[in-house]
Amino acid sequence: MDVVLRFGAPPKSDDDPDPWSTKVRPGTTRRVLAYFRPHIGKVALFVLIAALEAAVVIATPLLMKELIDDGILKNDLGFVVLMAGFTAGLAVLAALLSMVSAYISAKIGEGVTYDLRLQAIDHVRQLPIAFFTRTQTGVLVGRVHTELIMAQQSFGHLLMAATSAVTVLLVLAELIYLSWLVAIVTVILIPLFIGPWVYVGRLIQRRTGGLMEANAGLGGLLQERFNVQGAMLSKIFGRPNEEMADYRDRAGLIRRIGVSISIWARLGFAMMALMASLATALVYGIGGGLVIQGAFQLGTLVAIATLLQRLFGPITQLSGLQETAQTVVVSFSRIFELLDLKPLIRESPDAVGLAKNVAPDIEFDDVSFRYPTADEVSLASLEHLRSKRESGEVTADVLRGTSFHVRAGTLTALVGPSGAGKSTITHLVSRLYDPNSGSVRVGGHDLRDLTFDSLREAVGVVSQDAYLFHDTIRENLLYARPTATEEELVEACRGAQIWDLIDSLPRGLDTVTGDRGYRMSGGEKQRLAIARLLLKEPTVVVLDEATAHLDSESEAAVQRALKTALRSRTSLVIAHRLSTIREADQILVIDGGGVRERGTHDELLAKGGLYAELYHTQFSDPASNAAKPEIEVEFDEPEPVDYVIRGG
Ligand SMILES: Nc1ncnc2c1ncn2[C@@H]1O[C@H](COP(=O)(O)OP(=O)(O)OP(=O)(O)O)[C@@H](O)[C@H]1O
Repeated sequence: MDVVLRFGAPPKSDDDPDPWSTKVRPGTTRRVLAYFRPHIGKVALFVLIAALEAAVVIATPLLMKELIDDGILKNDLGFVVLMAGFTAGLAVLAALLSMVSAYISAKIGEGVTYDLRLQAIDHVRQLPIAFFTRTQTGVLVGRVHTELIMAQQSFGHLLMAATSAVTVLLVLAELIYLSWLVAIVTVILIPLFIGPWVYVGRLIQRRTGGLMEANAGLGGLLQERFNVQGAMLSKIFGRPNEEMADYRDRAGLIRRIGVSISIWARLGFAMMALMASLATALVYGIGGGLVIQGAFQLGTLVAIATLLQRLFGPITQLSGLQETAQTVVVSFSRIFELLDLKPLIRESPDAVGLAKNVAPDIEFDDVSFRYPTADEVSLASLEHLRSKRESGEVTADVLRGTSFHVRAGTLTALVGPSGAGKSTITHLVSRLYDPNSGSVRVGGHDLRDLTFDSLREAVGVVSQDAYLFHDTIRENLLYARPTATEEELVEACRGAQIWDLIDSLPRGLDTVTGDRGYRMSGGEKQRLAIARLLLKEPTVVVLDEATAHLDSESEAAVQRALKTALRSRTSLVIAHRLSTIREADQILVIDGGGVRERGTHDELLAKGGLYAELYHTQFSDPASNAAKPEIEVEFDEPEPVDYVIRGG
């Protein structure tokens, strides 16, 4: 069954690199082993317990031999009871040991997974925003979370294999002691038993890889389609029948692979059981004859038969060892691939902090910038749609030699045609990207010389489509300042002109905002984002005004909120409203990768250039910009709200 799986994308061309390739870089195994180093004490203890477990396993057949030969055959009831008691004692010991070894193996497996998981999460957090713009979220989550769970399970199997190895060695030694002839025959027959199992194991392994891929594919797609924005897009633009057919195909594939794995696994077990029964019949057939001839005693025969039964389990464990080890190494290597992705934006070792509570100036000095290419910031296997053509591509410069100065505590409005680079300029101010040449300075410091913490503290951003977590309004606000008091929260909400609305809701600040804030209107979300900004009290504000036409009340409220938010802060605003532009101390007209015009509203209008043109086409429509009378707004009966129980 050859299956080609892709993520909601058209089939890729043959020469595309296979993102699911399981090629492992040299040195990966050593790197995997390094994760065991901190747990070496537990590993040693595990091996010791494993050896004890194996010793118990082989001791029981010896006791049975004694019980039969020296007890039953010699009519010594006392000895029979003693041996039976020992056997029972060993069974209890075996159960205890297996509990202890399971505990230690889980501690090792979970410990290693814990280290790797945290390292991966911490690393991904530090990757630049460019990485996230290119990566498919579902696949990334799968990589740092789900695949690790698989690796951990394989881990458990690897450690069990250690016990199995000791058991096999001890069983073989005991077989030689009991009957070297049977031992030799067993060793010769082992490949016969194992061959089919190994073959089936490989088939299952391959199908499991396909199943992982199919599950990840469906998971990634669902994550994309079932978030609010995806669901909305597919409701408006989607083709339900075709999409359902796609889901059906994917789910059908998972079902087919699942059924196939179950059947092969069952066949494998059936074959093993059959082989074990055949081996037992063979041992009793030949051994029975030998006992009759007096070559050895009945007890020895029973011990040999029991030992053989105990050999199959560990041998099957060991037969899958290579694949299991490979699964662990491959899963780890896929995390390593992510860990090796160096963050493009890093904190300099000599970084200094920006002065606190003082509005700094902002300066762009001959800044040129292009967005990073896929090869610079991400992994093909996390994008899935990246075509070969994109490899090695160089993106065009978005900013070319851009220079401007925003004086401390003033408001600069950025205007310009769509795609001119306005948002890009704001991204550079919050250091989401570094310029390719020139420098961006805040408070006289190149951003690359500032600590992340001080920059994060200084710069507050309100984007056009404000993002809210699926949590209560309170938690969303506290994200900006976890220590804020109730009064401070209310004050920030009042400043952002959103308090009256929150106060009117039955749950007030404890109302859940809905996934990505989808229970709030655009204007309400932006005002909440402004409240968040007010709580943070940044000295620099980067704001992308909403282009969506807000109703007049919302617009007036947002406008009032902004007045509070921008007061005595250094502000860079992508302005879409005439009122903001008029209030700006300086307007920068961005076009063609740089500042085409600069000045105040009146100066630029008088100049009759691009700004005047934009003004006449975009801003001069009195219907959309004239101050509108305040109107009383009635909120609909609020939807039933979720309760979020904290501290439980
Ligand atoms: N993450 C990205 N990767 C690659 N190119 C990008 C990225 N983001 C934006 N661009 C490109 O950079 C250019 C400038 O985009 P930017 O978003 O800065 O424009 P803008 O002036 O803010 O436009 P708008 O007013 O429409 O929001 C555009 O050509 C855009 O396609």
